[in-house]
Amino acid sequence: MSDFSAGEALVRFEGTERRYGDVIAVGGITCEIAKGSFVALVGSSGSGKSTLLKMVNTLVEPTAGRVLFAGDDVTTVPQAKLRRRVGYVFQGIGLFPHFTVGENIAIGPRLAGEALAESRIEELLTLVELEPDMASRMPDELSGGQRQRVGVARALANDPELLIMDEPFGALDPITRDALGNKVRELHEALGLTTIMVTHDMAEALLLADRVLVMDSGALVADEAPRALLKGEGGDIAQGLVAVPREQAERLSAMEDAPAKDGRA
Ligand SMILES: Nc1ncnc2c1ncn2[C@@H]1O[C@H](COP(=O)(O)OP(=O)(O)OP(=O)(O)O)[C@@H](O)[C@H]1O
Repeated sequence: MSDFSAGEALVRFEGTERRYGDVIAVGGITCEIAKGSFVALVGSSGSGKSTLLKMVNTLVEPTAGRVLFAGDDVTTVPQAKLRRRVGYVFQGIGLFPHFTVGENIAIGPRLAGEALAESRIEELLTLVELEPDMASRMPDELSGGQRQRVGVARALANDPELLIMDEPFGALDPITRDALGNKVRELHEALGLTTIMVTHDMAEALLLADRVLVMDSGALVADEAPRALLKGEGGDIAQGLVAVPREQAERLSAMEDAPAKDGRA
């Protein structure tokens, strides 16, 4: 595995484990997420990605080991403080349907007893490239891509240090998905964030992240930079995931070179 130990850790998993009865969703994982890094968490369905992510913001508590955020065990950090410092983009879209876009964006601060200024809501909408006047619309008046932009704006409302995203673009068409992925990477840089993104899509992980963690049956089986994965590092499971987009690219490239099947160019 590559050495990502350089740099100050913002998150540290220490023998972090989560069981559900006999099921080991996450088995004793130890690793550090450096401040400023963009980490993708990939693996097949049921490998434990969401569970690991949710232990960072205490939606799930470890059954053994712990998770440190900025040096503190997350289960001992006051909830309101943790919510402020960790922005969460839900799996799917997860907007409250009966709240306006603006109210959805302001929900985090509101739960902490703070009102978010109109100007801040507009600023957040602009940040994710939506029109400020969208604040008064209802979520069902937006496209899927626009809704997910609102989801990102909501996660950024408290000016967090860490952005955690659970398969944020899964429900989107490939073009919207690509644009939003690039936007999140741009915001990651511009706002000096540390980002952990769960994704099923290895191509997305390779293109957006600095580091790719691969999970299988609750274990961390690879921890590599995208370039190392593309060079064949990381072991069989990681390489099985890399093979999918690679073979697709090769097939597309072969189609370009082959004569058209119906004789047309
Ligand atoms: N609340 C729960 N109760 C019981 N078992 C659970 C619970 N949450 C997760 N699990 C189990 O833990 C394992 C890991 O689930 P998890 O959702 O973390 O996987 P994942 O890699 O995120 O999957 P997906 O990619 O499909 O979202 C699975 O076997 C799942 O059935």
